Amino acid sequence: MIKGKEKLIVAIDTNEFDKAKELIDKLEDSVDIFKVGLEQYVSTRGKTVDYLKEKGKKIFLDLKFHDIPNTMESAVRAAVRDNVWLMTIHVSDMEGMRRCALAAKEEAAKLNIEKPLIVGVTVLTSLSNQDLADIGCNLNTEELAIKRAKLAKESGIDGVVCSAQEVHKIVEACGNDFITVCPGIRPASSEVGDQKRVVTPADAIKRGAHYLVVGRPITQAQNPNESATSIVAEIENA
Ligand SMILES: O=C(O)c1cc(=O)[nH]c(=O)n1[C@@H]1O[C@H](COP(=O)(O)O)[C@@H](O)[C@H]1O
Repeated sequence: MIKGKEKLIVAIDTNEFDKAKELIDKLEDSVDIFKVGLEQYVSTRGKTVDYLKEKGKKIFLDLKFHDIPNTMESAVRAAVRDNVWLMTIHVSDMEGMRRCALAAKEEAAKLNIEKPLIVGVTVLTSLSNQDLADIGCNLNTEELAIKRAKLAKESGIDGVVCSAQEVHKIVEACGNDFITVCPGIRPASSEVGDQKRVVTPADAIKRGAHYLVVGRPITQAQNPNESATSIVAEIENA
């Protein structure tokens, strides 16, 4: 049986260090992997990353780099020095992604630390087919996510962020060794909010997702620990 705790990543999207700390402490026993995203990182200048290190937790640094190749490479080198477990870039041009993959390897070897995994965001889970059409893209969300996942794989990065709605097709196209990280996870009773391509924890696992990212259904719950524990159980039962 898979261990639910090894699959669940909790997104601590708050703009205060004290709130993040309180959440991490509350979830100490039920959660091993935490995601520090833009809101939290920019608000606290990375302080939460240090706190998670102190607590011995795995860190997913979600800053979604997207820029010219030289800037992406330098940002990846700096993030490697933070000794995180996983980090995000956007799936972009081949040169940019290749340089990120290589930079992570070189920098980790130089520091003699384990190389962080780099995953590329394919199509944000808050986007619909209409949103893509509005920005001039003539592929639907699934077609674009698969296309970008194949490019990401070719570039040498470790995996992608995608909706669990298309994860099975990505696993089929890129193989099961290529990591899939799926946000937009909503237990049946949760509010969808700004997410558009949502899937329940059980369905995401059945479709082949390697990791599930859950934010508000846990962090805004009356009892975050209970909510995390129930999602872990749902993952294991799936
Ligand atoms: O890269 C991400 O983590 C990400 C990609 C994506 O396509 N969709 C997405 O929601 N996320 C992140 O996953 C988390 C989802 O949070 P909730 O919608 O509150 O569960 C947020 O921190 C988002 O920034």
